[in-house]
Amino acid sequence: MAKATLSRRMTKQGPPPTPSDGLAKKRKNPASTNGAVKKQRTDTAAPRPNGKANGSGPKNAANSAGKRSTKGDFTAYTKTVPAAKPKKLSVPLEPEGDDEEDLGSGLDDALDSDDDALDGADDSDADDFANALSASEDEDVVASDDDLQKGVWSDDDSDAEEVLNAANIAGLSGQLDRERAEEEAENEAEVAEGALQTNIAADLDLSDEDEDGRPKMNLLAPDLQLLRTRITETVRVLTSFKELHDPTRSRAEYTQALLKDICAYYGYSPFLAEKLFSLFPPQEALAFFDANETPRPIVLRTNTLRTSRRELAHSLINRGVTLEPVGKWSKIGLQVFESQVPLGATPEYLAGHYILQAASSFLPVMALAPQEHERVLDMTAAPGGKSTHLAALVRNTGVIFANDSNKDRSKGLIGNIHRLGVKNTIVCNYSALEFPKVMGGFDRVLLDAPCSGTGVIAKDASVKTNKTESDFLRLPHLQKQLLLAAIDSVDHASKTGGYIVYSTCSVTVEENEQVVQYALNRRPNVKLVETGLIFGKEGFTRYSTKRFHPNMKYTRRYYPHAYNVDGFFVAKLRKTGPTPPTAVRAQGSNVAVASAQDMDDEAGPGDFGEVEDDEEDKVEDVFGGFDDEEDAVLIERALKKQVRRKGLDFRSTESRAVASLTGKAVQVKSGENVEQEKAAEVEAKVEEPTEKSKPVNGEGKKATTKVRSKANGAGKSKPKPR
Ligand SMILES: C[S@@+](CC[C@H](N)C(=O)[O-])C[C@H]1O[C@@H](n2cnc3c(N)ncnc32)[C@H](O)[C@@H]1O
Repeated sequence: MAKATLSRRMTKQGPPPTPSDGLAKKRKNPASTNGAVKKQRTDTAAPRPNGKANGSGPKNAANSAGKRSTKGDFTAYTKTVPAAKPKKLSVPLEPEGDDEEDLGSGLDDALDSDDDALDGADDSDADDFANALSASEDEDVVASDDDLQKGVWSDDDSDAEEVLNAANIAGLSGQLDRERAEEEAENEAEVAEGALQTNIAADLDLSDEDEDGRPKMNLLAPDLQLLRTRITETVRVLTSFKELHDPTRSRAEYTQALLKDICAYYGYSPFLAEKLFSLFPPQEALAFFDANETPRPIVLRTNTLRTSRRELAHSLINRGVTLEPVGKWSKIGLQVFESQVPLGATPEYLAGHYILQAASSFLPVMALAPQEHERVLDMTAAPGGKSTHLAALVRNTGVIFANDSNKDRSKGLIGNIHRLGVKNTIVCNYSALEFPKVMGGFDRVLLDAPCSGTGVIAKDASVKTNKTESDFLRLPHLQKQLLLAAIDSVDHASKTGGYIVYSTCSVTVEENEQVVQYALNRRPNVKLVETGLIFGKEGFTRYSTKRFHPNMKYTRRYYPHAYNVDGFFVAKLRKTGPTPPTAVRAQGSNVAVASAQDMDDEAGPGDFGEVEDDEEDKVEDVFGGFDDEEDAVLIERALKKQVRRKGLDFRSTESRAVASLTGKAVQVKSGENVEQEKAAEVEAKVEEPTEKSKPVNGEGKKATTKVRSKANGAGKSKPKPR
């Protein structure tokens, strides 16, 4: 179990290294590292959901732990600190000073790319990328092998040694031989057992019922090994279906059987298993489910407002932290392999030299690429991982508005802002839906939206079972509204910017491509642009029956199995024209209208966010014409459709529907009719229409439209930087 965990934690984050990366790597002779020992990392077989490595029993896992990996990529910066209680070590430790000197020279090479962070050089993300490929972060590394040490010098072993003398040495040595032979025999038996089970699985029986007609999967204690074998076998059949399938069984039957097994093995609800499975070819889906069983590496983001990555690495190494640069794509991330100290309580942490942040959380900020002296809005900012990153990138210049609707989470945001020495940020506490009314004209806006968290199942396994169909209607609805608000808050005429980045830590299409497509449909004054991120899979332009804008390929998808990072989605939009006059109203005062429009777009599972291929050009060219009357007709038609779908008589509700269309009476209460149900999370009450740029203070807040978000998950999520 520990081994599987170790492997993922240790595997490099980001794109897999190219062969030239490995060749370019220089390595120190372990003997010349003055006591530093080589850190070993091994690949493992697919993990069990309970954390055990598959295909190998605990013994095998333990055995493999003792073998040296020959993989050059897996080395870590380390400094072996003397343990509190002296232990016998396979390599003697030198005094700290010597180590430091040696490690220092290694790190100088490895970390020199981030020196720019504090001195004059432009450390914008564009620059990040340009330099990333030439940076020699992984050179001259010093490695350790604690696993090996532990295996050899366990406490138990030292007890045995104390009674070792000339008289009993032969006897003890014989006993050791016998023990080793027994262990080998056990291992062989285990391997044989595995093979036996594989043979059983070869006669794969996919029927739902056993001979007595009882449902098969209602096993009280499912045999995980058997399930795993069967899953692997079914995936194999699905992958080469023509050649391998049983002619009496259809692909759908195989898929259904596989999904059942996946639910039993990994513990997903059938609903979510199917949703996630449908994102990938079967083999890749399996890799995704496996990757969700192991934690991602611990990562620190260097706070370049206070220090450089090189200095931080030196300080932490001196405290006994084993780390290395997160990957060539970032100049500020450090991946931690091992630590003798709690990373959330080191003097460096308390002094704000770093923040603990998942690697994929760097990506939206890098994509937004804020420039110095700009006005930037982080719409959903708590607890501030990305806001403080934004502040560091602009070197505390310009103004960042860090907003979050959740007061409690905002406390964490304020704490991080102070700790990290951020001085250009104003914290506010609005529903982001209000923002275009509170204040507009931003150069750039980041919307790191509340989401279902299907990208972070490794962190929060409850997602496997607690997400229902309604979550995947409710959340996308909120996300769409938020994205429109983000777009409407940006100044299209910004000299340096005019960009919006939308991100989630979810991998579902409903929360990502469909949300972006919705925004493209509703706001022809934006277009998708390249994120500038050097890795990540292209967003879907087609999914099931849905067709998205061809530029959806510019969006980026991140998966744990592909890059060993949290699942994430990043889209970057550029605003090309002014916000249409009706748009801001649609965000707040005319919520019922907006909801009705959304409903039309979300009419059913099949046509949710769909765009016909031939409509795509129209979507891009249509900007310039916002015809309220035409919209009103369309909206009325949509409302009628909705009411009819509910089985109600439109005439009896007509006056209300028409009123809501014309914006005369926009009081939405949940549960009364279809559009009201859909708008349930956004209850709006209109007061005075306000100008765009009200100061962000108590007064400004009072004077603006009150929009309460009930469905933002506020208070539920842990206030931890993503
Ligand atoms: C994914 S988290 C943001 C994480 C943050 N960007 C970071 O990097 O630390 C989503 C945040 O959205 C906030 N939120 C949800 N609905 C909101 C709304 N309508 N307006 C503003 N914030 C909202 C939640 O309180 C939550 O803190």
